[in-house]
Amino acid sequence: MLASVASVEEALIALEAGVDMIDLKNPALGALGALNHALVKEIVLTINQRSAVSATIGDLPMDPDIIFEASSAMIATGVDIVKIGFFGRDHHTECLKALKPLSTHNKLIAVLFSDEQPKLNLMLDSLALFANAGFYGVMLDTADKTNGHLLSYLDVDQLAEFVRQSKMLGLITGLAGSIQAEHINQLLIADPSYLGFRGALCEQNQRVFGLDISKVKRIKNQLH
Ligand SMILES: O=C[C@H](O)COP(=O)(O)O
Repeated sequence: MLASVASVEEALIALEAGVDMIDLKNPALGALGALNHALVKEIVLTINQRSAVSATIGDLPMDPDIIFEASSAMIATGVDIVKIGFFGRDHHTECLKALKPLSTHNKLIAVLFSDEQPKLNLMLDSLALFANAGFYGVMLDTADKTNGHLLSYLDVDQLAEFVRQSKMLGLITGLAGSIQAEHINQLLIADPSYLGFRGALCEQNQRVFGLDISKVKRIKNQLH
């Protein structure tokens, strides 16, 4: 279970609930909104290796220099994993080339967006690029949090194929995208390495509101 958190307090809630990956993100700034680096460092020190910690670099344009700089800066905070959004369909190859020096010694996860690339074949074709670029994993998410959830774009068979092919390439594989408690049993059929949550863990299911510890624990129990 990955839980996205936006503060020290929320990170401690996720730790107490025993989630597997504490994901640092500012949901108010978009699907992969970034927290500022000072706060990320503070959370890394607070968690002190009691859980894996990932962080997003922001909803950034697919410019190799921008993506490289943002990824380098986030790696320097000491997080275990950096999640990088691959928006749209253009310039992915150039960005991967720029990131190659980072992926050798750091765990990078590529986030792909099911609502931006609903054609499964195109996504499957791109998986080898991420594996060849030395990525640690890939993850499916949704870019537009106001319109549907992961299963509105891809069905369980398609998600299972995405997971199967990613794992065959040695990539850990996550699924996210406004996933609610009632989607979990269906999504587990696809056998992902983890499921990622924000909205479903928050007050009133609003991803920009605070984490509700009872929801975090309920979903954690449902998964484990
Ligand atoms: O990385 C996972 C995301 O934070 C999931 O957020 P969401 O459940 O609000 O789509």
